[in-house]
Parts: sequence; C-alpha cells; structure tokens
Amino acid sequence: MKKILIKNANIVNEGKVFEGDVYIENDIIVEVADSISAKSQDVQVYDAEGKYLLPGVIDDQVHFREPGLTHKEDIEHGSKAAIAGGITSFIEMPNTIPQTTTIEKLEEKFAIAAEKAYANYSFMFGGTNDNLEEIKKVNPKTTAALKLFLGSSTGNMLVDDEKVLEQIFKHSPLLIAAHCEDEQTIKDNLAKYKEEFGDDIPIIYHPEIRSEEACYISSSRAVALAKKTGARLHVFHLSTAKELALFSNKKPLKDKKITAEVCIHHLWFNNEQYNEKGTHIKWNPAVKTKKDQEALFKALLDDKLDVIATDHAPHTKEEKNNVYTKAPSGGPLVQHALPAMLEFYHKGKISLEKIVEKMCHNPAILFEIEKRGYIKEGYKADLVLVDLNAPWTVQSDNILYKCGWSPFEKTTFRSRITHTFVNGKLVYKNFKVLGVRNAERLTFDRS
Ligand SMILES: NC(=O)N[C@@H](CC(=O)O)C(=O)O
Repeated sequence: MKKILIKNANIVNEGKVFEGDVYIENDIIVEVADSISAKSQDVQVYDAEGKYLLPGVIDDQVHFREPGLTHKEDIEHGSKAAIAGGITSFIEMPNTIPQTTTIEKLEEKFAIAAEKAYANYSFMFGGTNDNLEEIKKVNPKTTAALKLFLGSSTGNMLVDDEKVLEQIFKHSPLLIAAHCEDEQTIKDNLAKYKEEFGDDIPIIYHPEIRSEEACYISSSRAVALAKKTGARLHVFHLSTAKELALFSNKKPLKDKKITAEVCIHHLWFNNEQYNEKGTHIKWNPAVKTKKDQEALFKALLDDKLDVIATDHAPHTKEEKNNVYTKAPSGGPLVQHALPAMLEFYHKGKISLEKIVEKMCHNPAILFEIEKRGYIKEGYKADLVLVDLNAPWTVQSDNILYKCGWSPFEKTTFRSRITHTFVNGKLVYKNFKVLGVRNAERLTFDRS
C-alpha cells in the first residue's frame, strides 16, 4: 500500500483556510487533521512548509482536439499542461473529427483517454440537428453532459432546428451544456463589417460581430426553453453583463436547474487588449468591454456564476496569424488558469476559498462527480500544492501546449504550482511533468 503524508500545509477547503496535515493511502484521502504523525516507516512524507494545499481543479470545458485535430492539441499534451496548471480532472468537448455524436465515437474517445490522459477525464456528447435518438441512449451515469452549440464555432456543430432543439431539451437524459450566441445576429453583423473591410476586419470589431445582443438572444432563448421543458441547463462561458439577469443566486447550487459558467479569458481580458494581442485573444463568445468584465467578476462573487472553466481551445500560431475571417477562435488556457485566478487573489479581488469553491467544489457538485473536488476523508487524493510567493513568467520554454503559445505570454504570475497529485500519485513537480500516468475516468453520483 502506498502511504503519503503531507505536513504543514495551509489547507484551502469548504470556505476555510487552516494549517494542517493530510494523510493518503493509495488513491484516497484517509485523514485531514491539525497534526498527523507518520504511523509507519513506509509513509512518504512531504513537508509543505506552509504552502497552500488545494483540491485539484475540475475543468468542465476543454477542447483537447483528439481525434482528428491533433496538430492543434491532443489528450496527452493537453492533460500534461492541465496537471502543470493544477487541473486534475477535465471534461472534454465533442467538436473533434469525427464529432462525438454517436455512442461509438464517444466510447472511442474514452478509450484514447484511458491510454493517454494524465488527468481524470470525461467527455461531453454532442447534440446535432439529427441525432436525437442517439442522445436518448447516452448513459448519464457514465458521461458528463450533452453539449449543444447554439451558435456556430470551431467544428460546425450548430444546432439551429428549433423543433429538434425543443425535443432535445425535453428528452435529454443528460444535463445540457450550451454555447449561446445567436447565429442570425452574428451573420448579419459579419455581413455589415465584411462589406466595409472584406476579410481583413480589424479584430476590435469581433465583439461587435459576436455581439452582446447575439449572446443575450441565444442565452435567453436557452433559459426560456429550459424553464418550459424542465431541462437541466448549464450555460457555458458567459461574456456579457446583460446576460447575468438570466441567472439567479437564490438557491444553493445543488438545487439550481439553470447554472452558468465563466471562463478565465472573460475575467482576465477585455476589448482594450485587442490591439496588442490581436487574434490571440479571439474567442467565441468574444472578450467584451471592461464593464462586462467587471460585471462577470461581481456575478462570480455573488454566486450568479457557478463555476470557472477554461474553454481551453488551442489552434496553431499559423492558424491564428491570419486575417479576421480566417483566424479561428479559441486559445490554450489549462496551464495558466489557476495561476491567473491566484493573481486575482493577490490583487485582492477574490479569496482563496472562493477560487476553490468555483474551480474545485462547484464543478463536482454541478456534474455530480463522485468523490472529487474536496480535501475530505474518503475522497480521491487529487491535490495541488501552491507557493503563493514564487513569481514566474509565462514564456515559450515553459509552455506545455502542443501549439506552443499562450495568450498569457510575458505575464508574470506571483503564484506557482509546485506539486500536483492525481489519485494519490505525484504527477507534476516544479515545472516538470513526471511521466507518471494515474488518471481515471470520472464517475457520477446520479440517481
Ligand atoms: N471557444 C472558442 O473560441 N473556440 C472553441 C469552440 C467553442 O467553444 O466555441 C474551439 O473549439 O475552438
């Protein structure tokens, strides 16, 4: 039996920060207490020396591009970058090639992950205009959720047949996670700018094309449909202040039928950075104004926004360094999401407890993930040790993404992830992925 004792940590868990020790046997946290002493010789002891111990982050939205788009990213590189960023579990999206729209394709992805993933994994099934019967067959006990693109993005998975959509909302056995941007509004806006600029539309107009209105029309339609059908809806990557009125903080997360996510890039960037960063910060939905950014932050603290995710969506530099209409939307984020949130902590904008709630506890509650997301007895030992005072700068020689670039390049983060444990095994230490694969398929506690 493998036994690990982490001593002298500042443990961040369930709204508290307290000094303590954590004892692990095999993959399970066996004891969390003020002081634990090694009970036998074969216990491996890590002295945390006051560093902060967090539950491993659970990222509910990543695009690891495998199969079919592995020139951009793959499960091995993506999950290695994830553990370097303190993300110990990920839920991956269906816009791969082939798309994850049949049970067979879904199982193929699980098989790839079983061979290659460095972090615990699950996948979302993809809904289309014509796979309702297949959706009905997906087992909610073994698959994370159903992803619907209610706005076009990478991978041509737009679901725009209103009648089908209502049927999906009525009959989905899975929680529905939706990308909300109204297609017609985007098309009309794009046509207007294309008339003026051709393909080389200045990037600053991205949030005018993928506009607030496009987001609001689509999110409100999805929320209305969820209310009408009783579907369990989770709206992905909120980007505007206006949409926040659609969400509520009146109930505890476990009782909410409609929930919402915010992504790192919408919290970190705003439209003032388009001139400097260009298409490297082109995302769908677009990064919008400073006012939107501030409203998102407030809604996160007020619990109108339930989880923080990355929407890690790499494209190569060559693909990104293109004129507006040809540069794909999306960027790599898993390695830098937690350091970015910890930077907000340093700036006094959010507490460590809140970061842990939104990145670790809440994804586990929302997706009913079994025994993860907390530093608790009986839970899986997915843990991250963080040095809050060890500045480092994002640069090409420490970026682990297959695409080799980051929108955070040249950013100095004050906090560093020093150790990541997945199911009780140390898999990452001080800028080094240790080559130890100990990931498991996520399981769900759903009745
Ligand atoms: N977020 C993005 O801008 N792009 C994502 C798709 C998506 O989630 O829209 C991608 O897969 O490239």
